[in-house]
Amino acid sequence: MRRLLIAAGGLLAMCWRQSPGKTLAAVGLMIASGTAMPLAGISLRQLVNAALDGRIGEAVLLGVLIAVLLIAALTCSHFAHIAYYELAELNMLRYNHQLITLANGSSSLEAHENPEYADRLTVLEREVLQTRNTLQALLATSGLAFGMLLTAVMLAFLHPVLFLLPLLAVPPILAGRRAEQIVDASRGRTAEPTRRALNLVHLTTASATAKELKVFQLEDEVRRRHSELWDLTSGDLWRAQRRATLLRALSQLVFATGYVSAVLLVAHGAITGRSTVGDVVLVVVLASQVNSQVAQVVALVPDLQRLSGVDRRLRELQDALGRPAPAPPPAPDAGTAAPDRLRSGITLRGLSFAYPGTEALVLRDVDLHLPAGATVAVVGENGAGKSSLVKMLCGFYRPTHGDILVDGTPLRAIPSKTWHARMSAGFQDFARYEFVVRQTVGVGDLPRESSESAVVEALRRAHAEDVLAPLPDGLGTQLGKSYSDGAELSGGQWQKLALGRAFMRDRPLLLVLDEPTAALDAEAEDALFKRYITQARKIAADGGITLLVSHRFSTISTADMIVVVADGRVAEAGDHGELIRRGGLYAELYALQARGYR
Ligand SMILES: Nc1ncnc2c1ncn2[C@@H]1O[C@H](COP(=O)(O)OP(=O)(O)OP(=O)(O)O)[C@@H](O)[C@H]1O
Repeated sequence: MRRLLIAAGGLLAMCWRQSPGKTLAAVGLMIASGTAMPLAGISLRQLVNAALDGRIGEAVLLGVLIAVLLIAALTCSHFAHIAYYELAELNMLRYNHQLITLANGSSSLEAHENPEYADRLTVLEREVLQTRNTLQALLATSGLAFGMLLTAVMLAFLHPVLFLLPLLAVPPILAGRRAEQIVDASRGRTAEPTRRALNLVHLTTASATAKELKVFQLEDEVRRRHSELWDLTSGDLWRAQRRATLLRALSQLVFATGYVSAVLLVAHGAITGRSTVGDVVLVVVLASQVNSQVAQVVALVPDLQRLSGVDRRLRELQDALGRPAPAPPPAPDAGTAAPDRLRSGITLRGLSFAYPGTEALVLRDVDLHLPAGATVAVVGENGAGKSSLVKMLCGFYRPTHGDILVDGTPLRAIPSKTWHARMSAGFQDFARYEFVVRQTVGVGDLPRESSESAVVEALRRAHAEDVLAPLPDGLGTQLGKSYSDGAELSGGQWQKLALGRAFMRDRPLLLVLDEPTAALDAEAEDALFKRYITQARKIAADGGITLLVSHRFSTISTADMIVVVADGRVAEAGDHGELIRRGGLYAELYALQARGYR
């Protein structure tokens, strides 16, 4: 209950911030709508008594009053609807904004790579879509609460014991809440299989995966797995719904018994002369109103519960994101600015790392100095730890042990946002921003997002000018399948635009290119790397380091420094000549690939 009140208070405060006038109008009209019916009941009692006493004029006036009250009961909620509909739309936008902020609110990748977090986001995304109804439910409940209070006072006036009648409304409300908790728990339990089932649906609808599904003849298998997951989900939900319905029905039975007893009590009073006929009419009307008020509140409980569910999940996610990653305490000088230019370079000192929630170290005792101005290539077999190393250098995770020093300053002392503003990156799993081309590339340096010359220069550096040529509106072409006129690009073209984004910033201290050429052909990769080197030399003037992760040894042999990662450790580091002369792992792998190309 406390949680519901907090969530309701939060929602009303949100409405008030959107528009105090509309909030007042909506609340006022809903209260008028909730109290009009009990007032009509009281007027009906007076009318019956007046008519039976022969006071015809009074009875006619009361008839008019009843008509007005009935019209108010019918129309007030309609006018309230106009006011709160707009508020609900604005609230929706705000919830979505909060969701976006939550999904992107942390500089760390921990939450994104955590399946439990993904499950909670899935439930939230689904529930936020229904929060339009929650405002209506909250306002309707407020109106009903006033109506029920008035009804209770009137019933107590007829016979003190009847004051208890609205109390019989409590079991259905409690049962309604419990029933919704049962269903909510089932939704939580089935979030993971639901997400997996939706992923399977996505697999079958995405054109990229459709090709594989056909070639590997996976369609039936995907259907089978989808049905399996769906059976699991719907079975659990169905059982929860059945228990919830039973609880609701039993609680309604308790109320029905009370209603019949109340009418019999007042009817007996009228027969024995203690009550009037108007009283009997009033108890019939009021008691049936209590029934309908309770039924309405019970019907509104799921929406109210959803409101508190959304509020709770948003808070939990906020807490989860606000919790610092398990790491050594921040250095006393936390908040240090990134250096304007690198003089010495970036040093990894005794660095070990295990992903949060896991024990296994994926990087172990890494001691490495990346000299300022160097082009550094990182090579190694699948799963060696290259991408993990990149994530550490990007500041997405903190080392479990050891440190990363940027010109001697611990990276953890530099706020992530400050560090991210001074680096740039192109990843293998790059984002496909479905904007116009200028923005898709330009967001790599937001202040220069709309600068055509900056975007053209970035595309040139990325050797991606050819992507523009076939596009109907050049830089102004809308990209993506979400738009009817959106141009769809090939995987390699999207990757070239992602590379263009990486080259937008002029003076990054660190430019990370994590397998950025995976989707490109060998010729494009070769030409690209030559440009990387030119670009790297420019960055080098400011001491900037270019770090390139690649599997293709031909691409990286001209790098100033090659780091070979094996099983989470740095197996070797040096330039191509040195490493070949040493005859170690690099020489072995290089010879292996060179034979493959021959
Ligand atoms: N988010 C994660 N949570 C837990 N373990 C992870 C996570 N990401 C990677 N790992 C593990 O860390 C180890 C190193 O993975 P990493 O992605 O760094 O290797 P890699 O050298 O980049 O591999 P590849 O060449 O295949 O991209 C692997 O054992 C992998 O399973």
